[in-house]
Amino acid sequence: MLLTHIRGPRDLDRLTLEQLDQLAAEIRTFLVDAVSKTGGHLGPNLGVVELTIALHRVFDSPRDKVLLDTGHQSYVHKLLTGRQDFSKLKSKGGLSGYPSRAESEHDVIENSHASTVLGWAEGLAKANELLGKQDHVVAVIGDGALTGGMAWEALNNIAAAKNRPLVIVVNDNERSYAPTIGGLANHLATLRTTDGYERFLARGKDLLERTPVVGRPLYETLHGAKKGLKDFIAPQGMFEDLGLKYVGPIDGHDIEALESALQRAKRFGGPVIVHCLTEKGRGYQPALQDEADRFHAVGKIHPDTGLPISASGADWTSVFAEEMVKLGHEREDIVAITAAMLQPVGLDKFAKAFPNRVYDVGIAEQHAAVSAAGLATGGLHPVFAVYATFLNRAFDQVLMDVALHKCGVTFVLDRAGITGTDGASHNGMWDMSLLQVVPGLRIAAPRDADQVRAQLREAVEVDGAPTVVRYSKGAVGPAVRAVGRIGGMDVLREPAPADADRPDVLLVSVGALAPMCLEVADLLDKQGISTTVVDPRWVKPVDEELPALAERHRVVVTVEDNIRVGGVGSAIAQALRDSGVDMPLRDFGIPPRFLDHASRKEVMAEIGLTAPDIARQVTGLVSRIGGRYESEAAASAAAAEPAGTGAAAQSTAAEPVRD
Ligand SMILES: Cc1ncc(C[n+]2csc(CCOP(=O)(O)OP(=O)(O)O)c2C)c(N)n1
Ligand SMILES: CC(=O)[C@@H](O)[C@H](O)COP(=O)(O)O
Ligand SMILES: [Mg+2]
Repeated sequence: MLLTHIRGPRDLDRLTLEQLDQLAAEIRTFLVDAVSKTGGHLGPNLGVVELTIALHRVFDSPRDKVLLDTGHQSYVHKLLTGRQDFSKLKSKGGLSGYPSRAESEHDVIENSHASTVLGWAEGLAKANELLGKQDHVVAVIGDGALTGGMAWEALNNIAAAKNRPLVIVVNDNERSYAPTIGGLANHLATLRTTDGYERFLARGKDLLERTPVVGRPLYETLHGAKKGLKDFIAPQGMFEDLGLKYVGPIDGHDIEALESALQRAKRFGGPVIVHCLTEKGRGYQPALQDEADRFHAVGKIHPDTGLPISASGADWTSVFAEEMVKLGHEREDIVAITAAMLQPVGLDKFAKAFPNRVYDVGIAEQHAAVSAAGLATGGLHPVFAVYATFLNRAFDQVLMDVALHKCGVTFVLDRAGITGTDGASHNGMWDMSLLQVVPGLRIAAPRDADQVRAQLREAVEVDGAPTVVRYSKGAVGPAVRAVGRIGGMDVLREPAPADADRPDVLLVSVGALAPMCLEVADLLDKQGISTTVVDPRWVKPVDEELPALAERHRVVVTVEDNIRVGGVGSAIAQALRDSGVDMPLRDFGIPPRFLDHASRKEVMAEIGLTAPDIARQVTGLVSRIGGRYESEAAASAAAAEPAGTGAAAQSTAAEPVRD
C-alpha cells in the first residue's frame, strides 16, 4: 500500500511511474470507499487523481501555491498533503469538503464559489514579482468554472503581463454538473479534437527524426507549418489570441505526459495554460454511467452500485420543480434560467417539458440576472433558480439592472439559510439582508410546501418589480396550517382567550422556521407567557398591519434563518419605529460570522437558533420588562402626570435587545 506512506508531497518524489500509477489506483479505491460512507464530491475528485499527483511532484507546495477553483475537487490534494482520515468528511470536527487554512498550510482558497482561482493566482503572482520571490503559482480551474465572468476578468489581466510567471491548468472534463455549455466549451472541444492531431504529429516527429538526412529538416518544416495546420484543423486558440502560451491538450490521466507539460509550463517564465483532458468519475462505473452529473455530489451510497443508501423524501426543490412545470403549462411567457445547475435547482423537469424555454447560462449568475432583465423587458417572465449564496455575486445586477428597471423577474433561492456541511461560503445566510436594500423588490419566505406553491404563483404574477422566493435545503417539513389571517400575514397560533386582550409576545416566524417558532410558543406557554405566532409570508415589504398588531402585544420577537444584521428583524424594528410604535423587540437569527462546517442542526444549536434557546431568552426579556400589571400601572401613572413635568412611561425603543 503506497498511499499510507505518503505523508506529504515530497514523499511522491521517490516513486517510479509504475508506482505512481499504482498510487493513483489506490487513491481511487480510497475515494470510492470513503466518500460512499460520508457523501461528497466523488465524481470531480475521481477525475483529478493523476493531475493532482503530477501537480504535487512538479511544484513544491506550500512554498509554491497550488490553487483549486471552487475547491470541491480537493480530496486528492488533501490525501497527498497529510490528511487521510476521511471518516468524518464534511462533518463537525472532521475534514472540510473544501480547502481549509485551519487544516493545512497547503490550502489557500476556502471559498467554494466558482471562478475565483485565477484572480487569486494573479494577485499571488504579482506579490511574488514585487517581493522578488521565485515561488511558483499554479491555478487549477475547471471547464465549468471557466464559464464564469470573473475568470475572464483575471485572464485579461494575466495575459497583459507577459513576463509574470503563472501556470493555469484547465481541468477539462467537459462538464459542470451537466455538459458544460457555451462558446467557450465549444472552443475547448475544438482544442480537444486537435488531440488526435497532436498524437499524429508526435508520431510523425518520431518517424521523421529517425529518417536520416531529410527527416529533421522536414520535421522542422512541418512543425513550422503546425500552427497553420492547427489553424486549419482548429480555429486559432483564443488563449493564444489573448497572448497566453497554450500547452495541450494533454491526457489528464497520463502522469508522465502531465509532468512533462507542467515542467515546461513551470519553466516558461510567463503566463501559460496547460489544457488537461480529464474524465469526471473516472475509474468508477456508477459515476461514469451517471448521465446527469457523473456523481458530482453524492450522499451516502452503496460503493458497489452507487445507489443511494437512503431514499430522500419530498424536498423543497422537488415542490418547486413540480409547480414550475404546472406554471409552464399555464403561462407561455414563463421561462427559466439556471447557472449550470439545472437539476440541483429543480429545473430539469421544466426543461424536459419546455426545452426551448429554459436557459443554462453556465456558471454566470451575474449574466443570468441581466439576461433575465432583458427577457422581462422583452415580454417574458423569467424565473432564475439559484442557490441563495450564489446570488450574492449578482447583487448589483439585481439592484441596477432588474430592480431599477422594474423588471418582473422571479428569483427562486434554493439552499437559503444554514446548509451546514458545505461550510461557510455555502450557507444561504445573506440574501434577505442584501436584498432588503433593493427598492421595489419583494421577498417571500414560504414555511411549507403549500406556501412554496402559493408564493411562487404570487411571485410570477408580479410584473413590475423583482420578486424572490427563498427556501431551505433538503426535506420539506409538515404543512403548517394557518388559524387566521391579519393583513397579508398568516396567524399560526393565537393566544389563549384569557390573554387575548393583550398577549405578551408577538412572535414573527420567517419561512421554514415556523415549526420551531410554534415550539417556542409552547415553551413560553409553560412559563405563563402568552404568544401570538404570525408568518408574514412576504417578509419584504413589512406587512402594513404588523405595527398595529405589534402594539397589541408587549414584546415583539422575530426569528429568521438569515444573518441578523439587516435582516427581517431589523426591517420590522424599523417599520415599528416609522409607525411610532416604541416597544421591546428581540430579533433572533444568524450571527455575523463565518460558520464552520457541521450539520444544519449542529450549526443551529451552536448559534442558539433552537426553540429552548429562544424561549429562554424571551422569558428573560419578558420578566425584565416586568409583569403586565407593573407596566400598565407605570403607563397609567405617567399618563396622569401634567404634560412636561413627569417622566413619561419609559418606552423601550424598538431597537432589538442585542446579544
Ligand atoms: C458561483 C457558483 N455557482 C455555482 C456553483 C455550484 N457548482 C459547484 S461545482 C460546479 C461545477 C463546476 O464545474 P467545473 O469547474 O468544470 O469543475 P468539475 O466539477 O467539472 O471538476 C458548480 C456549478 C458554485 N460553486 N459557485
Ligand atoms: C461545490 C458546489 O457548489 C456544489 O457542488 C454544492 O456543493 C452542491 O450543494 P448541494 O449538495 O446542496 O446541492
Ligand atoms: Mg468540469
